[in-house]
Amino acid sequence: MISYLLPLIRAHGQRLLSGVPQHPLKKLSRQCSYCGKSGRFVSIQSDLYSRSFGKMTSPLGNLLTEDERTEVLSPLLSSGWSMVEGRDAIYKEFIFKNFNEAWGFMNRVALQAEKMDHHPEWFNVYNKVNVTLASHDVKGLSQRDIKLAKFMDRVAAPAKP
Ligand SMILES: C[C@H](O)[C@H](O)[C@H]1CNC2=NC(N)=NC(=O)C2=N1
Repeated sequence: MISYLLPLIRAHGQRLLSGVPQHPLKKLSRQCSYCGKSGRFVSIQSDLYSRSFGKMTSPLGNLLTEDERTEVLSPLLSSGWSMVEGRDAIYKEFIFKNFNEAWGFMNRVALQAEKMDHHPEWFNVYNKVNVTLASHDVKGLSQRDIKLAKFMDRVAAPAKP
């Protein structure tokens, strides 16, 4: 097992030892999806990795793991977000005093979405903004959706009627 880990540690030792919680290597892949180097790597999302390097967090753009769903998705589902039927996506309706407040919210979210290169699916009529969040590249929920959902909640909070 250790011999499997050697190329990984050689290529990414510094990153791993400095505690960056990412697992860029796919099991049995011939090429590291993180840096493009070829080699015989093992997934570092293994028991051995978890024991050696501590708790894992997916890279921002990966589908949420079951543990992450319990940890970061559940709080959102208790605060107005809900799962979309038949799809790995979340939905929330934001209601504001008037169109001006709704548009202000959309403006702030739009700037953040551009910064993240992660965009909401949304629909606005007067004071209502209906939002669906999902990561299209992975066809489901990722940490990007969680980050954007939390941002929306923060931005909407002071503007509620
Ligand atoms: C090409 C561009 O990077 C992609 O289409 C970005 C833009 N915004 C995105 N937004 C969302 N919600 N999911 C994506 O996968 C995504 N990808």
